Amino acid sequence: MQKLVLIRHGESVWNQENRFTGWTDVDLSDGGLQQAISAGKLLAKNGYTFDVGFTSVLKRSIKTMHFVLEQLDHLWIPIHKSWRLNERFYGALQGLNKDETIEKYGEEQVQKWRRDPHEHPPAITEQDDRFPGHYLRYNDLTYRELPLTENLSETMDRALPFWHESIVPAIRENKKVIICAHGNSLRALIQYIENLSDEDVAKLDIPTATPWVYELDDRLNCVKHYYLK
Ligand SMILES: O=C(O)[C@@H](CO)OP(=O)(O)O
Repeated sequence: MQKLVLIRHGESVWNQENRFTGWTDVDLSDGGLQQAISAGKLLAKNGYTFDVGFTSVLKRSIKTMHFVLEQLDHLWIPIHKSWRLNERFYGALQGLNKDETIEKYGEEQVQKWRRDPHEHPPAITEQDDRFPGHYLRYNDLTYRELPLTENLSETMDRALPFWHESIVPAIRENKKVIICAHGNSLRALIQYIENLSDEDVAKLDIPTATPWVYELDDRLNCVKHYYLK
């Protein structure tokens, strides 16, 4: 039996302001930083240790990993960062307040943008400051990989290669793995690991900085899962 720990980043400044965030590189709020420290203490208290970590290229997730590992005296373990674990790219919604967007477009439309796997949020153009092609950290992406908008199914399609090519091999080598990522990239991994329907995954609300533990059998099937509280 192998344990795998997933954790969503601590509350960000834009979570606090109730804004669509996506690939915008906002920082943790003060509360989010404290949440990350508490999650690390909880893992330490329960005797967790890790050999390797995986995270996105966004600072709210990188910093959460850092503060969690600091509590475990684990800052030395290798951390692999990939854009594939980034939050879903929210297109032209990035930066908008969620309540104001509901007032403008209606609850039903906004809910579709947020949780319907096939619904695209309005796209940006390549001229937009939010276009990832303007940022150094995305230099290695092909033109087709640079999003203008992304639905949840596309988030899953780009997250899964990283799961199969980088995370699964580490688990198969019996390494203890921690993944720190985002609401929607974690939804994609959880949907795949547990084989959930689109309806079930839409209902899944992942709290910030709360370790989600999987116990996996030799074939990496989920035997048990629970929040560490
Ligand atoms: O704004 C975002 O990027 C995400 C996560 O905070 O929001 P939502 O839960 O609406 O997908």
